[in-house]
Amino acid sequence: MARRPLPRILSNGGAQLARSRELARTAADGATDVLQPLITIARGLRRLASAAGRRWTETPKDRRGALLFLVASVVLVVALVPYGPLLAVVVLMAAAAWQGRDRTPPAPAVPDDSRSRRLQSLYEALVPYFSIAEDPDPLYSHGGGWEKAVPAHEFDDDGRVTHLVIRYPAYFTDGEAESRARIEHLLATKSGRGREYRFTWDEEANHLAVDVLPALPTDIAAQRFVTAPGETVLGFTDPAGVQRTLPLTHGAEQRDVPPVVWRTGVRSTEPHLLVLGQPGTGTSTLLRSIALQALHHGDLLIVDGGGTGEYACLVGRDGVLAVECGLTGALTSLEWAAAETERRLISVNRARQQGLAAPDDTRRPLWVFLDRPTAFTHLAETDGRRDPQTLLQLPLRHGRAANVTVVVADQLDALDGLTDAVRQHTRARVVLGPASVDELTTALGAPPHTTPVDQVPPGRGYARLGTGPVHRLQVPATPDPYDDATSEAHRQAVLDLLPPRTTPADGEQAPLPPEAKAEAAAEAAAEAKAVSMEKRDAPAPAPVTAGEPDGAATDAEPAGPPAAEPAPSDPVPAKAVAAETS
Ligand SMILES: Nc1ncnc2c1ncn2[C@@H]1O[C@H](COP(=O)(O)OP(=O)(O)OP(=O)(O)O)[C@@H](O)[C@H]1O
Repeated sequence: MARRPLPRILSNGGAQLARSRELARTAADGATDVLQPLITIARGLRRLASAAGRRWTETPKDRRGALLFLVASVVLVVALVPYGPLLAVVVLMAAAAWQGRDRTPPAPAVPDDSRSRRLQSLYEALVPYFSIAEDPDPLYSHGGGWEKAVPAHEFDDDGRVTHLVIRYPAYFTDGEAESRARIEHLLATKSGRGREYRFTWDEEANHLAVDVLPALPTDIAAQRFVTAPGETVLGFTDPAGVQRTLPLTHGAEQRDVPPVVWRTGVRSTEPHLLVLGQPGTGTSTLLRSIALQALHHGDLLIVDGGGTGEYACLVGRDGVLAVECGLTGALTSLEWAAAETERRLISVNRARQQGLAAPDDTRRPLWVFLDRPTAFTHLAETDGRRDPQTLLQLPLRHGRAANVTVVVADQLDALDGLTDAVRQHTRARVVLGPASVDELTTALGAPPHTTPVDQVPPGRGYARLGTGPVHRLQVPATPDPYDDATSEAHRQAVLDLLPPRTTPADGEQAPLPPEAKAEAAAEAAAEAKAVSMEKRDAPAPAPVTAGEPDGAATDAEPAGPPAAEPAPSDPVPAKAVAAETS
């Protein structure tokens, strides 16, 4: 039997059907576009009506009469007002259009399968670390699915991971630092380099949370921080790390930022600070920032081994006892600081033994800043002179009781060149700039819970106070105002914080207004008397009395210049000596 051809619709019907479907879809899309406003208004009216209905059912029965009366009055007023009904319709349509707008969230920028692929590759990478051959029901196995192992995940708009929760088997050695470090390194690499991640290990639940940390603000300029006496802001950190925030001025706006606050003085458990960093990472800037804050309540002595004049803006300022860049000046000033610490200590102990409060002349904080002391160590060695660091022993050991705070900054690789006393007594630590996990662990005494990155802005690093947690840190921009590369706003911010200059660098008296001259003359006479008194009562290394803190008797440094030392060419600043008696 001859075959009869199929009707046309059935022979090439597939193509025709597809074309008609396409046509119908285009027509429907066009109609939807044209009718979109009507659809929106209808949807809005429906939502308004259901809201009104809900309101009616929620209203208690005894109040419904009042509500009805209110609605009726509104309707009556609208009806009586000229153009009232028209206006009411316009308002109703506008409200319906607003209510009816499409509120479905926009589709994610990254398609789901690309996320899946990323998570699958992460999962595969973790298999060798989170599985053993003996496990009868492994959570991680080659070819397995990531869904059970990664119960929570978030991505940013670029499709990169921002948050992950990873489950791991109970036999994984999460208590061992090396095992953790291996996983953290792997996850940081697989989730995208160049970003900082925080890892939170929940050992009880066998969960690891991975979070990408946002960059810390680098635009905070030096300013007067709202802190109590004895508190110093080292910089700013993540909100999760600390419990308080500081109100800051940022141009015209105000904002609250979580600070890393270091407490000094008699109650401090970390009375001295060590700042380490590669060259150019902002260690001198941090010291300048601390010095500007210290000047509000105390006196300071600066010894700069870097010799680049980064503290020139502080020379002669009220409260700045000396800024020394040379070895001789450094030795003289630090000898004075050691003697002053001893004097304060003896004075405090005497008062305590008599049952009295600490004398006033021991209460004003004295700050000793040493920038790059190891530079002096080499210089002293070649000159056959004393290493200035050795003069820090007394201020470091007994500074807390005597209200003397020591801040030392040096390069990261110079840690071994610092004396034992410096390393033992500087329990507040800061590391700035790029550093490996090992370097950070050595300098801070604990590894950070985040992944250090190679590229960081100046002033970025980590801080740890005593045995506390390691915080990420960004130091406020406190540039040298005499540096040409400094922006005008930052320069002005630093200049605004500087106290008036009362003693010019050349040692001459600063010009005073006529009315202040008589007062200054009287002060000068008193100062001269103080200096002569000081010379008479020269702070001999007095034997330490019974109530002395530990080891003072053995650690006491000779206050006078060492025998091998040539007579210092720069005298101890008169103002510094006067501070002893003031
Ligand atoms: N917190 C910060 N915010 C903005 N810029 C900073 C910050 N800290 C440092 N800088 C800039 O980085 C540069 C180097 O800073 P600084 O001199 O303090 O570093 P350093 O570690 O002391 O270097 P060096 O050892 O060479 O003296 C300067 O130009 C400084 O203005």
